[in-house]
Amino acid sequence: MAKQYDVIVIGGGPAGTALASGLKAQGKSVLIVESDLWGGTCPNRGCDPKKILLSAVEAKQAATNFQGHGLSGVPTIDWPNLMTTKRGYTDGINDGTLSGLKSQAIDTLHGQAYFRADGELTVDGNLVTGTDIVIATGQRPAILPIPGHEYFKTSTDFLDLDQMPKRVTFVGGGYVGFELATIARAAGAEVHLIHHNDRPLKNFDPELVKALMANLTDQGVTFDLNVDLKQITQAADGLHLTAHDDFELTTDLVVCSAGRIPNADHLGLENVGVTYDRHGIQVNDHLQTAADHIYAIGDVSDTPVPKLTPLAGYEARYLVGELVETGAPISYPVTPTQVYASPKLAEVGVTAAQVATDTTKYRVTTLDMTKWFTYYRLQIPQALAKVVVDQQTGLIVGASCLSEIADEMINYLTILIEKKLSLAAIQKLIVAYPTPASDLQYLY
Ligand SMILES: Cc1cc2nc3c(=O)[nH]c(=O)nc-3n(C[C@H](O)[C@H](O)[C@H](O)COP(=O)(O)OP(=O)(O)OC[C@H]3O[C@@H](n4cnc5c(N)ncnc54)[C@H](O)[C@@H]3O)c2cc1C
Ligand SMILES: NC(=O)c1ccc[n+]([C@@H]2O[C@H](COP(=O)([O-])OP(=O)(O)OC[C@H]3O[C@@H](n4cnc5c(N)ncnc54)[C@H](O)[C@@H]3O)[C@@H](O)[C@H]2O)c1
Repeated sequence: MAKQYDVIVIGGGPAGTALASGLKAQGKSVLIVESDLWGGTCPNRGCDPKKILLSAVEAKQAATNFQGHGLSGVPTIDWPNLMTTKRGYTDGINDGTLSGLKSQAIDTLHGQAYFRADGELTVDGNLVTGTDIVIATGQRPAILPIPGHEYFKTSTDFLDLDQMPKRVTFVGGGYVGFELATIARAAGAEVHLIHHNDRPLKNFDPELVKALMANLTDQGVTFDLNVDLKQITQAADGLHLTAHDDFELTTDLVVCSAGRIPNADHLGLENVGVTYDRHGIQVNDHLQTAADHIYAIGDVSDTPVPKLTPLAGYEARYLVGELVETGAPISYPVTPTQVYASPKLAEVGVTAAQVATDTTKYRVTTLDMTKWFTYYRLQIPQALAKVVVDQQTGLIVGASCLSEIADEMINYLTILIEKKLSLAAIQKLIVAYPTPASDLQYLY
């Protein structure tokens, strides 16, 4: 007879593995099932490999900024060599994650989990049973259903390219499109980014997005806005991309970066009454689905927060508590989000656009920081910030930053906002000088 587990976790990504570890530490019997690579999207085909490749772009950009200021000669990216460096990290993730789970005495199974009935799953045909089941199956790239869609590659393919093609096109101007376009361009490709309207990165501050696009245009990225791609065909000279309005482009690689869809359609959810749509599996504020003993966390769940690795871990830690002893509804701390282009665009808390209508409550300060010591020292040519301050308390409640170090700045700002630190509180702290942290006082 099949072993009855306290909890079965479907998906061995950041959400599933954090949950399995947390539950095991609380004395639960746990089985975790993964159908592909242990570790999931983030370390195998997402955040980590992307940022390894971007690190070479950052080094190249840093040297570029110093031309005429003390350095001569801009290094070129050796793509095959950089890919070896990336694989030096990613190649060990699957086995390392699996042995980490086993060392905690967590049972593991490799295969596709499928709901047969309440509390019953099959994994590649074999029955497993659990009292509670948690779905942590993540998302996958969406592929636009146009003629020639079979020629589309995905972010997963891009992050494992043996050679950088001469011409690379991205379709969809979101996080993935901007980040991978930055990498491809720095590695020497002719890059186009096609977007179906005139508002790429539409949830970010429009002025800072415009400034980012101007910078990337100067670097040689071509933005094709208001282009609704209709067809891809293959010809002797490459892939032909066409749209209705006479748009034509020939490219060697076309990456679909038009969003991601939840891995919810292949789980047999109809057998257990769990509902989902294109935003994910519907959950209540205890991360519980429409079925009593079935929960969903991480990218696959439809929660009011961005789909990011730190949130996958946060939801996993919350659910560990819930499955041990039911408590309060989940509430999320303020969450930073950033586009790892070059420069980087980062945002946290209340945005300038959100307060445009409420100027009595908030004050928005736009700062050009390029003359600040930090940016002069690094010769960073573009450093902008918009800071939102609550007029009544004088506290910073939101910020958007655009610079090569915006990802570091946004973390300090997140701490200031989450911990409600005033200017007086900051001035009571001693931080190392001169560093981005010692610049914080100038933001108020
Ligand atoms: C290119 C890219 C770059 C990114 N960069 C960042 C970044 O810089 N910062 C950031 O915070 N986030 C980033 N993300 C998002 C981040 O990767 C996700 O938020 C995170 O991986 C979500 O974790 P998860 O565990 O919910 O899902 P996943 O990591 O996707 O893990 C889900 C796992 O479930 C498995 N699975 C699916 N179906 C089944 C099934 N039926 N049976 C068994 N197993 C199944 C999958 O194979 C997968 O391993 C990026 C994503 C991409 C694609
Ligand atoms: N730095 C990070 O934290 C990071 C990086 C990559 C991915 N992610 C995560 O992955 C998710 C998915 O990222 P993404 O960039 O794939 O999706 P996204 O939803 O951020 O962007 C997709 C873009 O494609 C556009 N689009 C849709 N249909 C189109 C069409 N027919 N033609 C042209 N453009 C079209 C959309 O308007 C949107 O701007 C993100 O929301 C985020 O949660 C995060």
